[in-house]
Amino acid sequence: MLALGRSISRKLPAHGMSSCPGAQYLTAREQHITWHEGGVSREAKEALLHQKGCVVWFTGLSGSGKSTVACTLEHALYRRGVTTALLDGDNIRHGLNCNLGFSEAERAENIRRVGEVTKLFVETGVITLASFISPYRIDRDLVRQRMGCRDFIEVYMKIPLEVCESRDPKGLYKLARCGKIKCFTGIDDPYEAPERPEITLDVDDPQGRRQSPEAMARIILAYLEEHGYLRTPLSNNAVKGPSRGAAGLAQKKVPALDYSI
Ligand SMILES: Nc1ncnc2c1ncn2[C@@H]1O[C@H](COP(=O)(O)OS(=O)(=O)O)[C@@H](OP(=O)(O)O)[C@H]1O
Ligand SMILES: Nc1ncnc2c1ncn2[C@@H]1O[C@H](COP(=O)(O)OP(=O)(O)O)[C@@H](O)[C@H]1O
Repeated sequence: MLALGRSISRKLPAHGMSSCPGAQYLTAREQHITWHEGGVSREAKEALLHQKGCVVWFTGLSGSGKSTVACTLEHALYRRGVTTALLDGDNIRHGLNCNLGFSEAERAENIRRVGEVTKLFVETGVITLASFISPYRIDRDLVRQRMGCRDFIEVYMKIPLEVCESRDPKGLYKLARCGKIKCFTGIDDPYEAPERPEITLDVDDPQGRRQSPEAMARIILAYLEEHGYLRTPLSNNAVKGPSRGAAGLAQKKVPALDYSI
């Protein structure tokens, strides 16, 4: 487990300061680093891609459908010729964040690092789909602040705990209920719902029918279209199946979904 500072100070480094795990803030001068300006501008990169970079940030309980909807949305965007990146909690914890657990401080560090990676993608004009429980409001808000409001589209998967628990595709709720997993979000660890998410996805549609992942992805797609993130005309590109992930790693079962929404 990474030794993170006991007190979790979650604030953005002031201009000219940089951060390190444990939330000790050193000035850039103290660290002998300077910001290097230059290179090809974000606008030029976005013009090349005919799209505007942003992050669609999925937050919600385990089993709420974050990965499924993100995956469905990514396929739909791919078919429209949109360049995307998909960052998923489970996958990122196999690599970049494999040294982090699930304490409050480690979840904060997880989201901070992912926020920084996301920012790099977004500044390259990529539409980035980030799917993390991200249970603490402050951590999500810090990413929003760091990115700038226009670049951050928060999608709240408003799926009741009972529904998530009844799905339990990885059997984690069962383990959490019998105490074999500690600090499980929604069971013995908190989840703070967003106060003003750009998009809320309810378990049921306005007619009271259960919403499919495809219907949910369509809502986000419509938002991206209406807000001018997508400028690319429809294309008939062939669609690849879901990515296989790294060989030898525990794989989440990918349901056989029809990605044509
Ligand atoms: N204690 C505990 N609480 C919640 N989730 C747990 C825990 N232990 C393991 N897992 C598995 O880790 C996945 C969540 O990782 P995240 O990086 O999204 O979590 S967080 O944003 O840092 O809270 C989560 O994936 P999803 O089910 O896809 O949400 C679980 O598979
Ligand atoms: N809209 C939905 N309706 C019904 N089942 C869903 C929906 N979205 C996801 N699921 C199912 O719920 C389970 C959890 O979905 P998943 O995407 O893994 O959630 P998360 O990434 O939030 O943990 C999976 O078995 C998935 O097939």
